[in-house]
Amino acid sequence: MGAVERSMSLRANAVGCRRSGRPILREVDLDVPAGTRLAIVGPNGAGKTTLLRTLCGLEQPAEGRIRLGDDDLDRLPARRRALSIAVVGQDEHPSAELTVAEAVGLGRTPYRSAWAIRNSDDHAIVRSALEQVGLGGWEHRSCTQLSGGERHRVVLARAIAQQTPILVLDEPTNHLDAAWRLRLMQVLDDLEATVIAAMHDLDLVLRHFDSVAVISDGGVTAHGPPVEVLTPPLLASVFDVSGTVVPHPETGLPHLLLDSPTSPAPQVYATKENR
Ligand SMILES: Nc1ncnc2c1ncn2[C@@H]1O[C@H](COP(=O)(O)OP(=O)(O)OP(=O)(O)O)[C@@H](O)[C@H]1O
Repeated sequence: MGAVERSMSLRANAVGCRRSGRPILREVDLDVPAGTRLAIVGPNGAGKTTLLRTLCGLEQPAEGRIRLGDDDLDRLPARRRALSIAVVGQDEHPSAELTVAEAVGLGRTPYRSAWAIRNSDDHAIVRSALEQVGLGGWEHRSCTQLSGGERHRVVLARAIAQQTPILVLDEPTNHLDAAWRLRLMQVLDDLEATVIAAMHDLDLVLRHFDSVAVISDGGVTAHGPPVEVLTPPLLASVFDVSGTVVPHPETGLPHLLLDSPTSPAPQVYATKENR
């Protein structure tokens, strides 16, 4: 394995995930071939973030094995791990005291020796990552002067600048407007890296991911190509919505039409305990 690899496979074998000691997921098997895109979907609280954190080593698996290429994740030294996987959390913000260039430049940290300063390659990579997220020329702005969507694009640019063969993104379209949701998908389409992303927008999953893993009931309940997995019965049983996939009248590409929830929202009654 080396930093020059553009994409890398990730395999999870019988992985169990816990949060604060509590079991969340069991027997998770995933095979993400190098250079492909996997979407992790499921209702709120199903365990998508927990799974992503486990797959990138931020949480220890309770059981099972995770392999990046030919290596066991738990045996990779921290620097090799940072050269292999870039991670963007669900609500991550760049540090307020940094400029945009400094925040994105953090993605270059694993490439530097302890005392080295940033070189001209790093500057060019940071500039290019900022251009990919539409923030070209924003290098000297303070991160305090950004909107929520702009801050999110800075964090995505940091992950792009890290130039890792695997990108793990937790709800990458959060905070983005309609055009930037679509543009971000195009940016991910164009990367050679393997992409694993938790997604709530199932419509984008249909057209921009090679496969989808559905998390519910404490495990992976379906896994495969999005058009084969996101069927009306699955949408009803897992997501509690009635919906169907139709071809776009001009492009023929699949789009998801969501109609209505299949059951009313659960009522929360005031009790002595929650009043
Ligand atoms: N630090 C924690 N300690 C204990 N339990 C946690 C912790 N973080 C999350 N959980 C619980 O673990 C379960 C899975 O949470 P997780 O954040 O992985 O779900 P998710 O599928 O990403 O949800 P969402 O779509 O709402 O972001 C939930 O029941 C949640 O309440």
